[in-house]
Amino acid sequence: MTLLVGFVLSGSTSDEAKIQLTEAGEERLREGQLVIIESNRGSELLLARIERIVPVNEFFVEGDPWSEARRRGLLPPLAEEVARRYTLAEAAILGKAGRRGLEEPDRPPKPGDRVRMLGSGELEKLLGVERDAPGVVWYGELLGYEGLGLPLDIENITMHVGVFGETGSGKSYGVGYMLELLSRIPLGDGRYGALPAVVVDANGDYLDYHEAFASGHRLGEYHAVYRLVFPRSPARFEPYTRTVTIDLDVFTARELAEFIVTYKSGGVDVNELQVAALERVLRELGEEYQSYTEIFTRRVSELYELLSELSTGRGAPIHPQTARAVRSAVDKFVGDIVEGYGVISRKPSIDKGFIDELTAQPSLAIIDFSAEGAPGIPLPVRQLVVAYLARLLYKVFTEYKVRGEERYLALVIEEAQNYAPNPRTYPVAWSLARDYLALIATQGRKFGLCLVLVSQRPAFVDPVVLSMVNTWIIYRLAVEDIPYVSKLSGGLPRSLERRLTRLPRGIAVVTGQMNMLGFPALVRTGRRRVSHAMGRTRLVESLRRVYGVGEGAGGKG
Ligand SMILES: Nc1ncnc2c1ncn2[C@@H]1O[C@H](COP(=O)(O)OP(=O)(O)OP(=O)(O)O)[C@@H](O)[C@H]1O
Repeated sequence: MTLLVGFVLSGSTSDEAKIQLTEAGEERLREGQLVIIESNRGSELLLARIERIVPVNEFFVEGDPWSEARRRGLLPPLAEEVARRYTLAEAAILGKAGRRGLEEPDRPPKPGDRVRMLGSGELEKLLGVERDAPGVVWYGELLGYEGLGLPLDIENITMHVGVFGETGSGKSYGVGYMLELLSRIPLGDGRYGALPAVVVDANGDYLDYHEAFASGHRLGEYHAVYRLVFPRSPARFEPYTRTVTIDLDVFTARELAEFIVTYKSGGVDVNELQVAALERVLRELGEEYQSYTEIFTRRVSELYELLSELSTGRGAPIHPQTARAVRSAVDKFVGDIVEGYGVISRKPSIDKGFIDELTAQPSLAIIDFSAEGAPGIPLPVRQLVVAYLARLLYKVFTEYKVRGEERYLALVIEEAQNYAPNPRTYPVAWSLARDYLALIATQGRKFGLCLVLVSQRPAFVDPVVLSMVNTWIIYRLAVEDIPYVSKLSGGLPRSLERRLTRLPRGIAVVTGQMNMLGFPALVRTGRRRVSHAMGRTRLVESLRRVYGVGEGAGGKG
């Protein structure tokens, strides 16, 4: 028997039930929680979500005869014990148990019908999904139900996922937990497999997985967990660690010219004359050498010569002043990015071979943008790397498709607003990655590329990209973001929308295509098997050390 939490009252419809709670229900139920209504005396089962809970006490009613006593600070005698008091709840009816999962409810529950908690194994039965069904992972815990996860349909990850929440709301922990689930997807016959993934890790939040793997632990069915660090990182010689090097040949002359010019100017405004001049020079040289990487790594002097040729003499196509500015931009680009950070290479580490390897033997690659993995690397260079990665993935996956080879990969991007910024609200200067991320968002599904976009401020992420996101995991949000998220995610029930600004850490609303319930649900993130050292802070502990607290008599006072 599962816990009886209420009885249906008069006035219920097939969309909404009015319920009076039992004492146990008063204690146990929270807004957002799921319950079962044994409708029409148990002849059918309805799944419902508690939307509102309203306690009532007849001695505490606005304008009642006790108003004056309350003004004087007196309580009506025996107000708690003898007053008529009860708790009402309103519940949205989500579906009726049918033979193949939930069906549209077509008649309201009757007054007096019992309302109870879900029983063990009941959700699986209601949804018609088995616990070990291939392609289904059980995410965290539905609010109020220990051990009962939310079933997610992995097939639908191809329609992209957005994970949003304020700082400290538990996003990175949640994405790590999701990666653990993706590392062990039931395939049927008792077998499991992992979805290949590349994570753009803004702060080193996922390095625990690399560390665990490098010291001999497995991460589900992942064949390997790689960490990619910049060539000047002290961590580059660690096991299962590779350096981040890219080439420039995935970009067009125009894209490179724009990047190089704005990199120099700090991106305040794009100087069209300079961009056009550099584009022309790159096109001409590009025809000769067939490789921009070759030009920037070995033939910069030829670039300067051509630039000078095109800007000398009467009627020269490039004004000498423009040529000087272009030269100085190229100088900075080569000095910083090619020679300084050492990111550009004719044999890049992130190339088709690497993607082949990740997808053929499903592995996880963490591109480490933390201070240790990317020491001193400014945002534009990180954007260049993400732009490169997006282009490379798009190209390689298109080739797979053309060859009739089906492969899948999840590209997880933390701080997505830096790579696919919303030009209206978040004017970061460089947005080289945005167009290709938009392309992956709109086309990637057909090629097997799945985006998982993570951000503190969804309103700062490009709406074109976000409009293609079909599964939303929403942690505590800033008020300004709520209307935006609610609209893009197809509308949230008011009871959940109201709570978004107050969600405790680790609790999220999960809605969209992967959610097999078919309606938004409140879920507590599950426990990670690998700990999350990065997000932890130890302020008080560190102050205790500074002040010598707890060090005994010999310690500092
Ligand atoms: N479900 C959870 N269970 C246990 N600890 C959690 C959970 N969720 C988050 N934490 C812990 O809370 C802290 C903050 O979480 P996390 O780093 O995931 O937040 P975040 O939303 O990603 O923040 P930011 O945007 O600043 O990166 C971390 O120490 C993390 O380990």
